[in-house]
Amino acid sequence: MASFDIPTIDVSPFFRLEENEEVKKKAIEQIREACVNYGFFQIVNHGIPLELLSGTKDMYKTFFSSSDEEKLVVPFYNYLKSTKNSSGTYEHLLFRFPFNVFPNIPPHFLSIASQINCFLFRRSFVMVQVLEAIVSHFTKLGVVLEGIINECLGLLPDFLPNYRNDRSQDSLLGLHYFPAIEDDDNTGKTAHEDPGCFTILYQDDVRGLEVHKDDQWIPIAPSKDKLIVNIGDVIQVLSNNKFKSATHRVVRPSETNRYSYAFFYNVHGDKWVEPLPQFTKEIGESPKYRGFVFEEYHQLRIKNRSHPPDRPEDLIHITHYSISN
Ligand SMILES: O=C(O)CCC(=O)C(=O)O
Ligand SMILES: [Fe+2]
Repeated sequence: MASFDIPTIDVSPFFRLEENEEVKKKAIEQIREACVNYGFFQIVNHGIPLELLSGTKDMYKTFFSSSDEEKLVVPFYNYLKSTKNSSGTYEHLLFRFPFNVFPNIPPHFLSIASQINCFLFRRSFVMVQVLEAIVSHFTKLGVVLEGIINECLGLLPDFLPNYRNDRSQDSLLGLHYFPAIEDDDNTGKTAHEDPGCFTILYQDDVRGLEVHKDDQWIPIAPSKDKLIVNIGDVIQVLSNNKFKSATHRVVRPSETNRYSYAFFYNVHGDKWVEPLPQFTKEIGESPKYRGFVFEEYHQLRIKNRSHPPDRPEDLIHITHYSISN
């Protein structure tokens, strides 16, 4: 197995107004190269307090270690969905827009809350406070990264922020992988690409995440001060394959549980996605994808999961390139 790691970039220059343009340019160049070669990079000095990152992980750990009955309390919010995947290799908790749930508590909630254990109510309250704090940090970091990726692609200033003007599809997914019982049954998340624009991921100190490159799976070493950023399918299509939406997976270690959480920067289902003229006719290249509405692509991915084609090579072809010309 390859022993090298994906590039790590210090993004602190983007948070300082007085920063030297040369330093920023160098970081932009490193990120561009990582997006072209890997579709993955790691960032340090990203501005999110490390205590909040590890505190969020601890919060998920507490939540996932509670009983199924206790977990049921949380979905009363409607915005949180907790589920186990069909093969029982992991469970997740999805936190969706609108993120500030407390001002919007459904009227029936308080009467339900008064009937249930006060501890659970308090715990849910604390959970949502942590979730709101981390989401607001991820949202701010996303704005910075959006600007960086926009510049890396050489697009007009503000193209991506304007394109991604609707943030209602963004979501935060907390994940808990159960320890693998046998080495030959250690799949955590099967190989996939993220569908949206890009994703930011925090993983704890337990290994498991791997990126596919040049026919090899590269493990991404866990690190508590780094965040992982990966490009999604929308950016791959807009850039006509200039930037890669890398295939990745999670392999479960046998000895221990694994926790991670990912913030997905998505686009609205109505959004039109097609290779931009800057990467096609303006440079004499033909588009590698036809245009599509994002929801159409989303539905196709769901269908392919339940009705996968017979040959594995077709599955890759279809999930990743079914929209191709
Ligand atoms: O848990 C991880 O490290 C990766 C999760 C992931 O790739 C996803 O949820 O899309
Ligand atoms: Fe993913």
